[in-house]
Amino acid sequence: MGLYVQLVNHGVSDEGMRMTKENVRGFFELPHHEKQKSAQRPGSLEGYGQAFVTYHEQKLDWNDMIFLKCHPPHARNLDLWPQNPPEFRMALEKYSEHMRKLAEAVAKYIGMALGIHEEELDLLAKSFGEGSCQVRMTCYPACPEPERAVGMTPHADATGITLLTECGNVAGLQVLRKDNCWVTVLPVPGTIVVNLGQIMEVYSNGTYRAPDHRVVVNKEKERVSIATFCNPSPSLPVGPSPQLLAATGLPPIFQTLSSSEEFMQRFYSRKLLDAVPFIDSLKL
Ligand SMILES: O=C(O)CCC(=O)C(=O)O
Ligand SMILES: [Fe+2]
Repeated sequence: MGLYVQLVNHGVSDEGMRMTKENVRGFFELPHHEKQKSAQRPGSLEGYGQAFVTYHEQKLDWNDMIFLKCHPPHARNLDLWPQNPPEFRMALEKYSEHMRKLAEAVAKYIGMALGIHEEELDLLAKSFGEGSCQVRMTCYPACPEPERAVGMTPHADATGITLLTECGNVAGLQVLRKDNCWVTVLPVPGTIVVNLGQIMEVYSNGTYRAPDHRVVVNKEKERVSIATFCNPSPSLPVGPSPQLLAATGLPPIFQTLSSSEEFMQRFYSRKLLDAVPFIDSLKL
């Protein structure tokens, strides 16, 4: 199974968490025409709308979502940031700033677990501190026929590290185990789920897998989640760690791309319905 962890003592205050969750929920409770003010513009995934729509007849996921770039500040498209609820913007700005710092710390611990040290470890952590952060907030309404719908289609995140907050105590996230069974990640109040992304899978030369995950829906309760996608700075090449390769004597199993920007460009320019999972296209 890929790497996911439920994190306690993550440094976000209870009050900060409460504010963020309240405002995100508040946004989804607004009437449709109000949410539409943040609607995705044609050709862009940013804003209020749908994720992962790649072809015309695709079945849509059972969710309502808004996706916003938060860091660096000049990447923000504030015209898509909701002005309602009135404290939404402030809450998201603070929350995403916390997540960026948390990603820096988590990257460092993952590096240490891989045996990376000194300059390379500092570079890895620093590059997450300087990298980009995007937040996807998703509301999965209760579904009258849950067995016929999917909340979010199975995927692995094409990110460095994803940090996920669940806004209530409603299960829905599932991770694919090695034996091909889906296991539910039971929500633990106050924790943040760390989902490893494919950039870190490449960096770890396959030691850690970016887990395939999906979201299932249920009849009774709606579920709201906040996923923060954290990426290293574009100046960091994306490839297996040089120190790790030297220490293990293993050959690299992935190619090295010049930057996380190139990684993203390749990810988004895949052909529709590519048969080969994206990460496999980077294998040597
Ligand atoms: O809602 C969740 O728990 C997961 C969301 C997710 O996987 C994503 O946004 O990439
Ligand atoms: Fe995901």
